[in-house]
Amino acid sequence: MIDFQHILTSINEAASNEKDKGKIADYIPELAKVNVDNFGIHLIDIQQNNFSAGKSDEKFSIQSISKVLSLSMALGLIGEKVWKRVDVEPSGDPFNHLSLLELENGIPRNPLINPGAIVIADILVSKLEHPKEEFLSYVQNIANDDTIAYDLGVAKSEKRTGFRNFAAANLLKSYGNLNNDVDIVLDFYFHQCSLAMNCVQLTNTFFMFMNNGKCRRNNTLLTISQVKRINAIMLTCGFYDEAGEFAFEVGLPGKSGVGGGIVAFLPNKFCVATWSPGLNPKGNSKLGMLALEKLTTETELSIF
Ligand SMILES: NC(=O)CC[C@H](N)C(=O)O
Repeated sequence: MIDFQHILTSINEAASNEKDKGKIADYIPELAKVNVDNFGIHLIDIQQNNFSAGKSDEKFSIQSISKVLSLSMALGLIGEKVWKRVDVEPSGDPFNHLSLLELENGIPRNPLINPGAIVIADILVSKLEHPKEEFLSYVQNIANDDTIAYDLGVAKSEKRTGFRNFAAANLLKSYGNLNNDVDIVLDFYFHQCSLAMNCVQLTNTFFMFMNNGKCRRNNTLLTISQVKRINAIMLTCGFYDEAGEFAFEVGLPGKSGVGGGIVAFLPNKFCVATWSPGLNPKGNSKLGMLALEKLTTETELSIF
């Protein structure tokens, strides 16, 4: 029997002793206010046993992690038609890169980089009557937690400085791959990214990707085929141009965000979330990646 609690406690200790904790994302001014010393980790196993260390109950901005949830909702609404507007290949480029979009005629490489997520946001804005409210309820329902909310300060802050996202949305529009107004789609996208959760809530939300589409209450929210597709995209595209490195070091599907969160899971075994706001040069949490590498190395549990 693996002693998860012992491993998480030692990961937390190692993180607090680490001198170089990475650099906080400051292109969204509101994110720059967070203390770089924060570290939290939480793991839930398939039997719903919970293990925690550090600040696992402190909320942070999940940012790009939300892209998995908007993709799930869009797949539920329009099914395989999603893939007409966004591809499923790793980009090998930073999350906010634009040149590929131009080279590939406005079809984003995948739904987990910004241009892809903006297309997904456009789908949700088209299909939902009250997109922000309905997306939030969708997430609350998955997690079985109606305390999950948008951080309106973060959404507003990103709206003021999200110049590259405005550029991406305009480029998509010029290629005919954005049906709604740029401002309306980005307002939705910035709110979606501002979702605040702690590590416990993140593992509760991503439990269904680990558990064949069934959430913690055992309700089926995704089909087996949808889970296969989404998990494959997390493995190949979940860490921008560091997806290969994450698979190599950690060996789990997962997703990161510039708020410093990472969620990853071993299907049918466990789901784990880390939070450490300092990022490495590729925009992934520096200590979060180290923590997960330690977890899968010490437990000898990975998809490989
Ligand atoms: N990688 C991220 O977490 C990026 C999300 C952020 N909201 C952005 O669009 O730039």
